[in-house]
Amino acid sequence: MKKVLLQGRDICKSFAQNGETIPILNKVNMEVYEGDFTVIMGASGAGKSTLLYALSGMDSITSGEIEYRGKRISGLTEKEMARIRAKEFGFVFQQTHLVSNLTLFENIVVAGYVGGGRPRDVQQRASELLSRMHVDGAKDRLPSQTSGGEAQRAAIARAMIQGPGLIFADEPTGALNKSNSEEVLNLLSTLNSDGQSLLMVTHDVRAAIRGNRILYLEDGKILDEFTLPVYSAADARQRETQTTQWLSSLRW
Ligand SMILES: Nc1ncnc2c1ncn2[C@@H]1O[C@H](COP(=O)(O)OP(=O)(O)OP(=O)(O)O)[C@@H](O)[C@H]1O
Repeated sequence: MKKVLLQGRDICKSFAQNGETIPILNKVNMEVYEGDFTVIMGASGAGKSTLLYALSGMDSITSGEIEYRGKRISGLTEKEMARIRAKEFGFVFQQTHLVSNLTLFENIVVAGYVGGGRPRDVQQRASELLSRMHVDGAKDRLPSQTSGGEAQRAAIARAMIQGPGLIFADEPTGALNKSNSEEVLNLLSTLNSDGQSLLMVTHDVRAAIRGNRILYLEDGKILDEFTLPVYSAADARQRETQTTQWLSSLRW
């Protein structure tokens, strides 16, 4: 049986706007299993990113509880949460947020140093990761001298530098063209088949079918979920058809 890695119970999140309280998440209950590639979908504005930031402790929650590996992480101090984020979580965003005047290699080692790794170990791991992400040829270039796909693959290497238990990805292909998206998605699929747990927000069906479990967020709750076998390129078309049919069934 699969182990629960991350659990959200009755997560509520509201934002204050013009003196009004706007509820975005309304008692979300969900879990992420170890080894899974879990995907969150939903209409624009449904609260997908809000949920990702809440689950990863990047943002506070209004009420509810979050557990990681069976330990409560909601309600920790910012310092305690920062330690868990640095050690256990990796983040990939739509924009890479690479430091513009550092090379790809330097961007990755800096993240490793911040996490407290020994320089020699960090440098060796950064080189291995860049090679695994197929960007070793571009490692000494600045982000501005690389393609969007190379930069995003370097950002994934940065997310992996601490050996995270879970990678959170928010629309990782949202700023990429089709071929760069495909490269990045292939990489995420490979990481997952090597055992990396992932939680990704996307509105793109072609990205979502890389997951083996898709959750649909609507009206501040998980409305439904769809499970797929572990990704294989051979059944990509069939997965896309099945997922599109599932999504259309929810939109009636
Ligand atoms: N800091 C904030 N203050 C006020 N409202 C916010 C804040 N952050 C998000 N919201 C609102 O919360 C709602 C959900 O936003 P969120 O970005 O989580 O949605 P999403 O499903 O990820 O959307 P998209 O697919 O368009 O990125 C939106 O209406 C947004 O305007």
